[in-house]
Amino acid sequence: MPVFYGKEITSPLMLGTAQYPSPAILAEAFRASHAGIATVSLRREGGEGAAFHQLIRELNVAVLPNTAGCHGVKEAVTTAHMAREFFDTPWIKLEVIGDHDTLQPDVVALIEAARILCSEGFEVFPYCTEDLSICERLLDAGCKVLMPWGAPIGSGRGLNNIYGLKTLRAHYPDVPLVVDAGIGLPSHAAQAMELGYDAVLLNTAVAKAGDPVAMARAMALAIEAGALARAADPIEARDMASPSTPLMGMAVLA
Ligand SMILES: CC(=O)[C@@H](O)[C@H](O)COP(=O)(O)O
Repeated sequence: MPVFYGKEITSPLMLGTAQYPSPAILAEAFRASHAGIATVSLRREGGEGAAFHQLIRELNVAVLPNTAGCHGVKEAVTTAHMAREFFDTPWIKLEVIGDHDTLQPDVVALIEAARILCSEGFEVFPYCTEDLSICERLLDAGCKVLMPWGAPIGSGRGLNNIYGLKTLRAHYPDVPLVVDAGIGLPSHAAQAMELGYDAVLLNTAVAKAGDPVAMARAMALAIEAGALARAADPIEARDMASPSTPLMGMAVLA
């Protein structure tokens, strides 16, 4: 199971808490998913008050507050401070959005915000790209987890840059890596685990599915299958055929 900042998590599935049809369905989806972490936006929390906070507490999972929707260093850092106070945790999923259309991270601002927050004792989970030099700077800033995107938030496109994600895994065999955002199908989540990622963070694919509870379960099963497959040392894909039945000896026809 993944270990983030010294804390072992009960499942490699990290689930968002936005956009569910109802609080009851959110709770049921969490139960079906056995997710180990719930990520929660302070802004949403601010709007919906104590009932939502109570619901999250009852999920009995680790809470990862996020700075979703923040667009600059100052806004993200201020939101992180408020989240630390409100949720009483040093963890923060750091999102600094750089573009309205793709919601891709502003990696320059992200590094600066990460450096500030790490120096203040936060344990930062940065939502980043799979770019190696950006990831190196985030580690240098003090991050001990990296969360590269699979695809733009809410797009459901899966893993847009498998080569990049694979390279990142190979480059940092000992850094906990999470694919965050863009997952649409269980097969995408399985693929992230097959690449050797430690966990997957997703929200829209479950919350906006026709049956969020069934989709939550499907994601959990896919993530388990992907992790099992990775541990089973899969064969390498090849360009040419290779007979799976031995061709030695003669057939004996009685
Ligand atoms: C909830 C949260 O943190 C999102 O910002 C996250 O990135 C998930 O993205 P998807 O909704 O695409 O799964």
